[in-house]
Amino acid sequence: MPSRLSDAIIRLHPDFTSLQELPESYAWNQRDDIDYPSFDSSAESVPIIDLNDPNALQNIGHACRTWGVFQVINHGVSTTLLDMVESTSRTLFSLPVNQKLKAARSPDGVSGYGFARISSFFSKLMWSEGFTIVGSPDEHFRQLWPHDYTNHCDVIKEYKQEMKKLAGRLMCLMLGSLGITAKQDIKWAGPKSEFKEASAALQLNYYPACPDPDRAMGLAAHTDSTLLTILYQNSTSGLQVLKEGVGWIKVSPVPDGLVINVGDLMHILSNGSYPSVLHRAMVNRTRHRLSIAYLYGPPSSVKISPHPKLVGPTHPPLYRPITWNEYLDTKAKYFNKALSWVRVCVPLNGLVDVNEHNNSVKVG
Ligand SMILES: C=C1C[C@]23C[C@@]1(O)CC[C@H]2[C@@]12CCC[C@@](C)(C(=O)O1)[C@H]2[C@@H]3C(=O)O
Ligand SMILES: O=C(O)CCC(=O)C(=O)O
Ligand SMILES: [Fe+2]
Repeated sequence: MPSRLSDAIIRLHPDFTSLQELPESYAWNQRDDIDYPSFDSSAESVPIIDLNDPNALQNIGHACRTWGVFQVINHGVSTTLLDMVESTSRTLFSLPVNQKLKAARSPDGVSGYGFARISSFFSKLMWSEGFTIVGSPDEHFRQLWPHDYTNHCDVIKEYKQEMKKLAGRLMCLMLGSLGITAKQDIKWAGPKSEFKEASAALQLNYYPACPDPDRAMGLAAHTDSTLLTILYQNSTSGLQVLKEGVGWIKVSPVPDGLVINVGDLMHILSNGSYPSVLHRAMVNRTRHRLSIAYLYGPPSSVKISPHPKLVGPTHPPLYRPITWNEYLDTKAKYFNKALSWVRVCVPLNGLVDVNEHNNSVKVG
């Protein structure tokens, strides 16, 4: 096969398992990524917070301010369910490429199988496959497993339910540590602070073992466009977070632990007190890696803005109000600069957009 054609097929049909060498299209030798030193967890490590600890709220506040990420244990999600969702994801990514492509994400769609959405911002390809689930998994799972999709659908539905409960609990703790009471101060939290109307997406990520991991990139550095993200990772390490003034720090998998990322919308809501965390996924020479991200945000009609309790004469609002969809559109256009597009600056005589031309950008 002529190499340009085979390269094009690899681009569209990534059958990583058959590759013995890293194709140039996957070699990030120029490091299109942000270059900072990397450290393993012995240098400094992401806080691990026990949700049964009476100091959990304070610990979460400290972790959000200083890291933008933490791991939780004793979170109430059963090991059995975590094992089941891992097994469903593994079964999905083990399907033949042609079968997976039956559920390919359409160019203007959000759900389905494909490369990471952020791929278009990079000249090199990422060593990963993804499957995004927004709403019900039924339709796409029927395409993948025409005869036995129901069990897999049930696992995903139960997982989403459990994640929604945990995300609501984490919202109360994160907001509580900012002095915001969900019940009184966040209308859309509802009377029982359950955040029932929240929206979410589930992202399954698969990183096959890679013949040249030092030159490859699993998922390039990004922040999540969420309020918060709950990430389950299997026992293979690969996730790294950027700690300001230090460098890339490994987030070592903890048995039954879940990684919680502060997302861009929480950054806005907290008026910058809880900065969203820049993170990336590296790959491994001998072991594949799986991760499952629950991306959590507000109901579609809700505009997120710096909370009134956090703004005042000496703390002006740093961001303008924006819905999740509007923010996702901004991210799709400006990627890691999206947050600064939403930022306002404070001249002596009032507030204006940092990007005055930004006012004419159509979002939503
Ligand atoms: C809700 C969403 C967040 C996300 C875009 C999406 O519509 C569904 C996939 C999400 C994901 C997962 C991998 C990293 C990321 C940057 C991407 O390319 O797709 C995030 C998006 C995001 O947080 O902006
Ligand atoms: O695989 C990982 O550890 C990171 C995944 C991730 O960042 C995402 O899905 O947004
Ligand atoms: Fe992410």
